[in-house]
Amino acid sequence: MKIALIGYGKMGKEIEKVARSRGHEIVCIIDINNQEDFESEAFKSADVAIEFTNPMVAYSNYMKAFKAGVKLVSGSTGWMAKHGEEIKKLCTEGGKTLFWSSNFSLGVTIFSAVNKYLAKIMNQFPNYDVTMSETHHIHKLDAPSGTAITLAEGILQNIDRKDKWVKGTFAAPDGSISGTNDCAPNELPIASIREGEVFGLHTIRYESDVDSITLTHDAKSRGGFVLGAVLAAEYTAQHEGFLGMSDLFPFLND
Ligand SMILES: NC(=O)C1=CN([C@@H]2O[C@H](COP(=O)(O)OP(=O)(O)OC[C@H]3O[C@@H](n4cnc5c(N)ncnc54)[C@H](OP(=O)(O)O)[C@@H]3O)[C@@H](O)[C@H]2O)C=CC1
Ligand SMILES: O=C(O)C1=N[C@H](C(=O)O)C[C@H](O)C1
Repeated sequence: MKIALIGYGKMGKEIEKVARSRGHEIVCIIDINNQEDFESEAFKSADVAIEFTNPMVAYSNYMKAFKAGVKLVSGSTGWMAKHGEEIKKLCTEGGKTLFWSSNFSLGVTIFSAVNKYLAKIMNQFPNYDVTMSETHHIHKLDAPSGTAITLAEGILQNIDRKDKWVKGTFAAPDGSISGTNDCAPNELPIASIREGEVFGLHTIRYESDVDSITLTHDAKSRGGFVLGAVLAAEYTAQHEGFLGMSDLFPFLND
């Protein structure tokens, strides 16, 4: 399959290696300095373009790829709140194709399914309150992470007493990070921590007066995101519309 890359940073470079190892051809690499290549024959020849850039430029990259008639896979986060509805409509009604996920790793896809199931159970147990935290490397531009927002949406859809997520603070057990979650009962706080080169650590914590239940996903490298993005590209070459991990792994749907 012919793949174009949009964004040649930490993710773009690792995706190039894995895509080549799976027998795909990289026909074009677009970074910040060669935007004119969106018009090139090489870019237009791609079966799929894989986009990993940043929250500020993702939307305009999607528009350029759509104009060139190239299907997209993207993992860029932080753009959904502003442009999500428009992009979804372009895909569901306008003939464009985007496979987007806030997290392409199989582990987080499983974690998300468990999160929704646990939230359904916790809807019946109002003595537990729920909080979330996410930790990422210091280069990350958006907070909360896209994954944390997706996980929060899974909780809000299933727990009637919660109807919005808010940015929270974090009190570590050893007291190293100060602050407490000070929010209304209908709010779900998400604390964001930026530390070293952490690949992605997400924790959901339910707490009652007598105990706590925590679910954690800890990425050991970018390997899971990278393989998931290439698998999504292979799927997208054969499908159309607004696609996501629930299309790739339908057996995880509820
Ligand atoms: N969904 C998922 O599974 C995952 C999502 N992500 C998300 O993916 C995004 C990228 O992550 P990561 O690779 O770590 O980030 P990097 O900053 O390492 O890479 C982004 C690259 O995009 C380049 N870039 C900037 N503007 C443009 C533009 N207009 N067109 C093309 N390229 C551009 C940057 O160039 P320059 O440095 O010169 O600005 C940089 O090389 C982030 O939003 C992150 O949150 C990350 C990992 C997994
Ligand atoms: O910026 C990152 O690195 C990551 N971003 C995604 C997010 O915002 O959830 C996914 C992953 O956690 C790594």
